[in-house]
Amino acid sequence: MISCEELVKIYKTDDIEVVALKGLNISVAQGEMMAIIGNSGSGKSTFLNILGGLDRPSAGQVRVGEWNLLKITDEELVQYKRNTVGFIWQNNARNLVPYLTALENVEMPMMLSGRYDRAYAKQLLEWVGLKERMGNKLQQLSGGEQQRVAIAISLANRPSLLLADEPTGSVDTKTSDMIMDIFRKLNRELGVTIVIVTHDMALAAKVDRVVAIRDGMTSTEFIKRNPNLDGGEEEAAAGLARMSDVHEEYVVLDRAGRLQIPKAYLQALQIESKASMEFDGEKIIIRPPKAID
Ligand SMILES: Nc1ncnc2c1ncn2[C@@H]1O[C@H](COP(=O)(O)OP(=O)(O)OP(=O)(O)O)[C@@H](O)[C@H]1O
Repeated sequence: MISCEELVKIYKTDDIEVVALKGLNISVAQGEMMAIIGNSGSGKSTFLNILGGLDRPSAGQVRVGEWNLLKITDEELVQYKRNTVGFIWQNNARNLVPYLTALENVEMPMMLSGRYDRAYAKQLLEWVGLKERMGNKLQQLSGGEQQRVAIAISLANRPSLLLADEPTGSVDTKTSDMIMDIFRKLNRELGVTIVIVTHDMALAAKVDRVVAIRDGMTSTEFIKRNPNLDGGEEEAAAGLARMSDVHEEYVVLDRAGRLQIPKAYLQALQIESKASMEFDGEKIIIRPPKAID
């Protein structure tokens, strides 16, 4: 579904350039539900905004389904945003209208794209657990309920890819669990591919695959050891609370065979600009360079 190779994004302002993505490699399979984690400023939102068609990539390759986002025209981008992707933000105020009802909010994007379907709008609100509240104005709903309306809106045009940037960032744990359950249901039953950007490790532990971005590059990947344990509840019952309990960690190699060594390891070994590397037939050993007399 998503194939991204050596993706570069440079933001240019008057006198400075920020390289937000420095050759990012990520693939996401159709129907997958995965998370992206990373420190503040590592480039997570930049990546999601490029996938959502809100920002243009500077170089590299990024494809979503049939679309090549590096070459897409402005007209095609409008179609892409309307038909292929749905977007959910932490602060959903930007795609909700407070004086309309929940149902009217979901119907609006359908009207704009000429595919009005009241029955589907109602079904979406039922899916997110708001059957009883669909006639309420947005301002009469709690923050968590509004976030669930935002999920229904993001699905109004039947996208095949759902992008969520910190979707549980401003809700309590109970609502956060409910949102994750909704995502899993949408993923299973509608086959929607879901990419979630999050700081929340507990949330990341609930998906099958987590990709960590460090300094604008893919660094580490965590794959679930037992994909049969899926909801948070089963994991909690099995005493698997942390991501390291649930996932196996892998370092990511790019096409040229480069890998990122965590800063902490380099500092511990006092490795700076070079290291010595040895292959013993089974393992690759990286050590500080031998002192030269
Ligand atoms: N519009 C912009 N103009 C200039 N620089 C930007 C712009 N958007 C992001 N950046 C810079 O790009 C880098 C990556 O930012 P990004 O928002 O993608 O990080 P992030 O990992 O999502 O961080 P956070 O978790 O804090 O949201 C940062 O150095 C940021 O300052």
